[in-house]
Amino acid sequence: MLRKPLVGIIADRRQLGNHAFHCVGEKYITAVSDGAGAYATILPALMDRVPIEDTLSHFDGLLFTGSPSMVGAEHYGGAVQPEGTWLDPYRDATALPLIRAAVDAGVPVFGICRGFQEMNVAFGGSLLQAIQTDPSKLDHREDDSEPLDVQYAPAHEVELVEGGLLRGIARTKRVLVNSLHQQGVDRLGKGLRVEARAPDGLIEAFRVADAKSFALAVQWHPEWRFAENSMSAALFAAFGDACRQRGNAVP
Ligand SMILES: N[C@@H](CCC(=O)NCCCC(=O)O)C(=O)O
Repeated sequence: MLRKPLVGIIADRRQLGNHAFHCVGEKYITAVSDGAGAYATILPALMDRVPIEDTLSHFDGLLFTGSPSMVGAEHYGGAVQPEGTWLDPYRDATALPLIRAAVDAGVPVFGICRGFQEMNVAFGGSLLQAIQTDPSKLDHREDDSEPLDVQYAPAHEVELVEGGLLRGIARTKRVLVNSLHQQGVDRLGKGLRVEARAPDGLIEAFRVADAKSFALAVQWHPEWRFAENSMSAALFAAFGDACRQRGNAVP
């Protein structure tokens, strides 16, 4: 009987009233639990208060989620971010070193939206900070005055790269994806391979070329109602299989 894998989902650190909380969106938890068939746990953004080796020894996979906060520009040599930008230095300080160490150790890593951006930065890449200001690009943001069903509805196609992991999963050249972000990949990190691009050329997915296990990131949100989308369901199933394999590996 295979042991159910344990997956850590990176938390945001948020000040709610007088206290700080470490938060994960429920849609990520259910996608890991039901889509990947894993035990979903919150991985608090405790920075180096928890040695990375401890985290890697306890978890069979790691999910780096979306978040309304921006990756701090100091991590990729970006321009100073405008006053009032929603930042989360605790998450940055936890996620960025952990992503690289996890991939190097062969722990499955799945990045979504902010997690995709973190993964790019962790591998030495950089970010566009406000895609909507580039006239050559689509506006990739959601309209947060709309109901969630509209915000997370398909927004544009992505072209899946021939021979890539996603192309193999989707078995088609293009898929429709949702889009809820203003930041994106500018310079792709070292050792990353493009898996998908938006019609405006923006990189929308990549994998780590020489990863020992699952190491994939997407700019869109496959966790949203994943069971209603064959590509999303396949992504979480593949992530879960990789985590199960790690969790049941014979030492
Ligand atoms: N803040 C970054 C990343 C955007 C992002 O992750 N949005 C989703 C937030 C809510 C959710 O978890 O679904 C950017 O704006 O590019």
